[in-house]
Amino acid sequence: MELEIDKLSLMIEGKKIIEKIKAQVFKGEFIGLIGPNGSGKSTLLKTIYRVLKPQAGLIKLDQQKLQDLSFQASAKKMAVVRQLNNFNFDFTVEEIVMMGRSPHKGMLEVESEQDYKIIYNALAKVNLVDYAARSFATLSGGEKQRVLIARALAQETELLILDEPTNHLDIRYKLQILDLIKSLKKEVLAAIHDLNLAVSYCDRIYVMKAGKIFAEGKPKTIITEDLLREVYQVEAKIIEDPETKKINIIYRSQVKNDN
Ligand SMILES: Nc1ncnc2c1ncn2[C@@H]1O[C@H](COP(=O)(O)OP(=O)(O)OP(=O)(O)O)[C@@H](O)[C@H]1O
Repeated sequence: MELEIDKLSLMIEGKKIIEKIKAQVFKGEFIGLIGPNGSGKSTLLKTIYRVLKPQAGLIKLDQQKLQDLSFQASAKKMAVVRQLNNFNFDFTVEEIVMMGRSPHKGMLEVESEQDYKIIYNALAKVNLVDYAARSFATLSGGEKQRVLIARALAQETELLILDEPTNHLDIRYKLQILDLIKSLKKEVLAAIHDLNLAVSYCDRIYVMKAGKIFAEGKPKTIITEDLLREVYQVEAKIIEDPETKKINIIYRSQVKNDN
């Protein structure tokens, strides 16, 4: 699956929120979208997963224009894990994950044995099989997030669109979920706030600033002390992990502290 975004622009109430965005996800790539609060990451992702309609530009999935696909057809190609907001419906975990199967089924088609196999496989991947009968509303933020990841996996799409997929997870699950997603070898476009996680998992990164793509490239070449200063207004030192050869960002506090 390839995702291509070209000259994508969206205005809300006369304000340019994203402007002339050009980006691609090529076969097998894990792509990160980073940028400060309000830079337009979620808006770009919402436009891709069809919650918002762009005023200009194109989105293509495997050369097909997104607007020419039915919602069911595009849901077979891309699954979405959004930020957790007010998603507190009174469904069980099993029911929520089963929703991932709906693009593959007709209106009145009942769940098959195969559907159950797929959803329990997805729940196993996020360590939540024992939670299947629990009410979603009673789960912790991190557990909810893992359920929504399982739902996206159950959708069995090639492309995953993730908006802050790990922000509610503790460090063990952050690593476990990103390792899992990476191991699936699917195409991934993920907005990630934690820059150290972004540099360690992404093949390429797009940096957004004020609604535009400010920079693009491999983590090692693109994430520099100058870029962090310019885009985030923070001082940081970038070092290389001697074992993995990956870069690591050490932030410099503005406040003196001897601890
Ligand atoms: N419906 C809306 N009406 C007005 N402004 C909006 C609307 N949706 C988004 N915006 C504005 O568009 C800008 C981009 O928002 P967006 O949520 O895409 O940023 P983001 O990069 O995902 O931010 P964050 O890192 O804080 O999640 C923000 O200034 C936001 O206030």
